[in-house]
Amino acid sequence: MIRVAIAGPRGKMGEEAVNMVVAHAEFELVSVLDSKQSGLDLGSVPVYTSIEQLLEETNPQVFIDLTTPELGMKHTTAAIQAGVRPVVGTTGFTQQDLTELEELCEKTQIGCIIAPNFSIGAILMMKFAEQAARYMQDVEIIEMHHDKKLDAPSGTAVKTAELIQNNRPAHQQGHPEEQESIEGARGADLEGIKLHSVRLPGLVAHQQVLFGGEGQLLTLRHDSFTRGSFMPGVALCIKEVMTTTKLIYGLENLID
Ligand SMILES: NC(=O)C1=CN([C@@H]2O[C@H](COP(=O)(O)OP(=O)(O)OC[C@H]3O[C@@H](n4cnc5c(N)ncnc54)[C@H](O)[C@@H]3O)[C@@H](O)[C@H]2O)C=CC1
Ligand SMILES: O=C(O)C1=N[C@H](C(=O)O)C[C@H](O)C1
Repeated sequence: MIRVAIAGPRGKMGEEAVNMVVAHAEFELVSVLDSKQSGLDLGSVPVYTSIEQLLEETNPQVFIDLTTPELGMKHTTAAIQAGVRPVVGTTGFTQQDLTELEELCEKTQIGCIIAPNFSIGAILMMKFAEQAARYMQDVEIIEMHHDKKLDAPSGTAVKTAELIQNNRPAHQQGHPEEQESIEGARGADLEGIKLHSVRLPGLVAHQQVLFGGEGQLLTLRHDSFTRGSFMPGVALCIKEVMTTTKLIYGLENLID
């Protein structure tokens, strides 16, 4: 049995993760971390508001973070420093955060997995986009999420753009003299790749990667309709993180 703690158990992802871990034959839920204790009844599973106390008193082997961009880095650092392996679904990590965590894992030899997207379909979309960029180098990403999402662009969109960059030399797209009459009209810009973020009630998590070429358009699209789509990936990461001593950024690194 792998002893698991979860941060963010009241949230949309956290609630789903609690149910998955409790139902899984190889995992034991030993504690949860939230901003308050009241109103959350998980039977004998204790609710903590201090990560330090949780790590010390309940001795988890894996710490799952599904909270907010501002808390993700703090929790992940604290877990590694306490010798506990983080599995992080929280998005909004900066390049500097990733570098710091890579160094911390190296120093402590404690493994950590940061997965901007846990769903297999989204990972395939990202891998296909990386491949397509070898042949079609003008690309824009449209990510669409529910209107409770805090970060933009999504972690998935950023990761997709990073993978595309492996095969696409940086260059500006669109007309060289184009101008925005309303700021932001052309979206965010990552080395010339445009990223557009849509936030609407009713949506869960969706993304289109559009590749344009002379007389043609290739569209790669993925939709998560429920948060159940992320749970097999979370379970995979809990098992994989037990055998790694470094930082793994992206589930595509665990799937051939
Ligand atoms: N990697 C992936 O596949 C996915 C990642 N996400 C990411 O997971 C994160 C959570 O997403 P949702 O569940 O939709 O958000 P949510 O807003 O529903 O849940 C956030 C949770 O964090 C908790 N929280 C707030 N302050 C806290 C504190 N001080 N200590 C501990 N917990 C605290 C809240 O009570 C809540 O339970 C986001 O960063 C989102 O981008 C979401 C879906 C899939
Ligand atoms: O906040 C969400 O909901 C999601 N966040 C992740 C992201 O930022 O990419 C993963 C998925 O898109 C759902």
